[in-house]
Amino acid sequence: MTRTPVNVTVTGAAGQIGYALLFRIASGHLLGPDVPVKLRLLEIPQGVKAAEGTAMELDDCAFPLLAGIDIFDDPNQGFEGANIGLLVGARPRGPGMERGDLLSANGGIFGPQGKAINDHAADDIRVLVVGNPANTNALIAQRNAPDVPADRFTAMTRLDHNRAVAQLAKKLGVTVSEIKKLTIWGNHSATQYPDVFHAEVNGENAAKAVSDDAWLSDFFIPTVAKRGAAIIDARGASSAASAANAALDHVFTWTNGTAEGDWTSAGVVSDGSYGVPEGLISSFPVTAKDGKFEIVQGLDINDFSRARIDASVNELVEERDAVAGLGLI
Ligand SMILES: NC(=O)C1=CN([C@@H]2O[C@H](COP(=O)(O)OP(=O)(O)OC[C@H]3O[C@@H](n4cnc5c(N)ncnc54)[C@H](O)[C@@H]3O)[C@@H](O)[C@H]2O)C=CC1
Ligand SMILES: O=C([O-])CC(=O)C(=O)O
Repeated sequence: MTRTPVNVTVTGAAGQIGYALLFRIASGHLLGPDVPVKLRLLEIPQGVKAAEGTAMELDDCAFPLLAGIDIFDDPNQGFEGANIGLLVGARPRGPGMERGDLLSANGGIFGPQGKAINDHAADDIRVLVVGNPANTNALIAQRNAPDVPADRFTAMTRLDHNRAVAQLAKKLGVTVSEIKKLTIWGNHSATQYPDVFHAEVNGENAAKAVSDDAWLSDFFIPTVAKRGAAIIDARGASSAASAANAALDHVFTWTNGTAEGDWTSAGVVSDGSYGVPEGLISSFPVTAKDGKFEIVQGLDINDFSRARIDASVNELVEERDAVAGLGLI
C-alpha cells in the first residue's frame, strides 16, 4: 500500500458507539476500500483500559487498511495531525431525559476538544460531532477553533435521515434506494423536522405518493423524531450500531460526494439560508462535492414545513444562548 494513511481521531472510543464504529472504519467503510487509516483513540483516563482491549481486538482482525492504533487521554495528543475527528465521547441520555438535558454535562468536553483541534489537527481536518446534544456541541467545538474554517465542523443528523428514509420506504412499499431528496431540518432532538415535500420516490413527489396528511403528522414525524427514545426504551441503552453506521455514511458522503440527483441531511454551519440564523449548526438538505457540503438552495417551504423548521431552529437558538450563558462559546 503506497497511499499515506489518513489519521482518524475517535473520541469515546471505549463506548458502545465506539465499539460498533472502529472495526468498520478499519475495514474501509469510512473513507473507502483503498484508503489506509491510522486510528487515534481518545478516552478519559477511566476509559483507556477498555480502549486498549478494543485495540487488541482490532489488531486481531489483521485489517489490511489499518496502519496503526494509538490511545490517548489528552485531547492535545489525540488530535495531533488528525485529518478526520469523530467526536463521539459524551454522556448518553437515559430513560426520561431529553438530549438538551446533557448540555452542561457534555458542553465542557467540546470546548477543550475544539481548542485541541484548533492547535494540533491537520490543515484539512473535518469534524463530525455525534455526542449529544450534537448540534450545540459542534457549535461549542467550532467556536473554540477560530483558526479552522467553520464549515469543517458538522453535527450528525444522518441517523435521523436514514430513519426517515426507512419509514417512508416501508409506508410506500419500496426499497430505501428508491427514495431520494429527503431532508431533516433543524436540531437532532425531538423538534427535528423530517420533510418529505421535496422527497422523491422513483422520480415522483413523495408527499403526493403518500397522500396521507394524518400519517405524516401523527406517525411519520413523531416516529422519526422520537426514534432515539424508542430505542432507549426497547434496548435499555441508546442507539449504537445505527449511530455508528450513520457516522460512517456522513463522512463517506462528505469525502466521496452525493450521487447526482440526490442529497442528504447534515448539521452544518448556517449561512442564513432558509431563515436559519447565520452561525447556528442546523440540519439542512446538503449535497457534497470535492470534500465540501453545500446547502441545497431554492426549495419552496410550505406553511406546514415553515412552522416546524422554525420551532426546531428556535430550540437551537435557545441552546446557543444557554451555552453562551455558561461561557462555553
Ligand atoms: N447524533 C446522533 O444521532 C447520536 C448521538 N448519540 C450520542 O453519542 C454519544 C456516545 O454514545 P455511546 O457510545 O452510546 O455512549 P457510551 O457511554 O457507551 O460511551 C461514551 C464514551 O465516551 C467516553 N468519554 C466521555 N467523556 C470523554 C471525553 N471528554 N473524551 C473522550 N472520551 C470521553 C466515555 O468514557 C465512554 O467510553 C452520546 O452523547 C449519545 O447521546 C447516540 C446515538 C445517536
Ligand atoms: O436518543 C438518544 O439519546 C441517542 C440518539 O441521539 C439517537 O438515537 O438519535
